Amino acid sequence: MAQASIPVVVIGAAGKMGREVVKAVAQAPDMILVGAIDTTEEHQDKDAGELAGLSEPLEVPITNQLESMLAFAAQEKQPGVMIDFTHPDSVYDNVRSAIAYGIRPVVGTTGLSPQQIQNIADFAEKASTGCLIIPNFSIGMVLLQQAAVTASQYFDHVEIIELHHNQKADAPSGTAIQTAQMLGEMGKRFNPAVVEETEKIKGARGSLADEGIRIHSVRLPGLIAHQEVIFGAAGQIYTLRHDTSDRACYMPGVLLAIRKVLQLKSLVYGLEKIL
Ligand SMILES: NC(=O)C1=CN([C@@H]2O[C@H](COP(=O)(O)OP(=O)(O)OC[C@H]3O[C@@H](n4cnc5c(N)ncnc54)[C@H](OP(=O)(O)O)[C@@H]3O)[C@@H](O)[C@H]2O)C=CC1
Ligand SMILES: O=C(O)C1=N[C@H](C(=O)O)C[C@H](O)C1
Repeated sequence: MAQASIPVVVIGAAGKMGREVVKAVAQAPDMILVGAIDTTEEHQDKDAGELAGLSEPLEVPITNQLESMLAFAAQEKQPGVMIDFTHPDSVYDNVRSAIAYGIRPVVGTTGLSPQQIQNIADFAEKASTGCLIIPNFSIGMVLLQQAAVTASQYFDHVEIIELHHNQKADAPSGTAIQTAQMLGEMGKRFNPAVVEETEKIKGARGSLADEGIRIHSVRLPGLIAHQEVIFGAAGQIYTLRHDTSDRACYMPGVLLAIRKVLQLKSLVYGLEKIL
């Protein structure tokens, strides 16, 4: 018997990531786009598929009516999924609304605070609803992070440089924060001081994550998303680097997350947990 399609609502559907997701969902044989939400005024009522560059319309208009779209998706026979690529200021409320309607959130938007993530975990647990928060959907980044965790057993000194396009709202990137957390999970404190440092210009040494790891954020037009993790020891440097050249690199991870979130009953954080 043919498997019924997963109803998907994309929020941030007119944005850089949202348009890619609309295309990927439209082309996935087991999914159907039921809603395309975005607040951009100029894109209201445009067809989400045409806006994403598909040759045929999907007959799904862009709208800013999240609540009514979630209510609509909740009436589908199959459990629905909401995928969020919006803005750090709006993602928390969007996720709360989705869970309230029994729609499973898959969150790509970065910039949630630790307290907000904990609250979302509590809501999801209480509602027995699957939820995924994935700071980075690319397989290359998962591999980089795994290599970094391995290297961190042997190096005591490490710094992270993340480089992004200059339309990015949050810094440091969600991926850099997650990478530092992963390195810190062994309970090791990195970068023991060698001299007393003075910053002649505030911020010169980057931001200091809990684990003692410095994160440096570069924002320039021409970049998409890039990260280096640089380990240093006497007489050697070990550099791990990931570069994205097209946002299509995130789509296999996004489609996997949409399928996997339906099997969950609580919050799971990170693509590596569902591979
Ligand atoms: N996890 C991952 O692998 C990745 C995560 N990201 C993250 O995804 C997020 C989005 O990135 P990107 O696509 O580049 O950003 P864009 O600014 O290109 O797109 C965001 C879109 O969301 C819309 N939007 C903002 N707030 C709302 C809201 N409350 N309801 C509906 N729509 C809204 C914006 O509209 P408006 O014009 O009105 O602001 C805009 O069209 C960022 O946090 C980024 O860091 C990006 C790439 C990969
Ligand atoms: O804003 C982006 O573009 C990206 N954001 C995510 C992050 O903050 O880590 C993921 C990726 O780096 C692209």
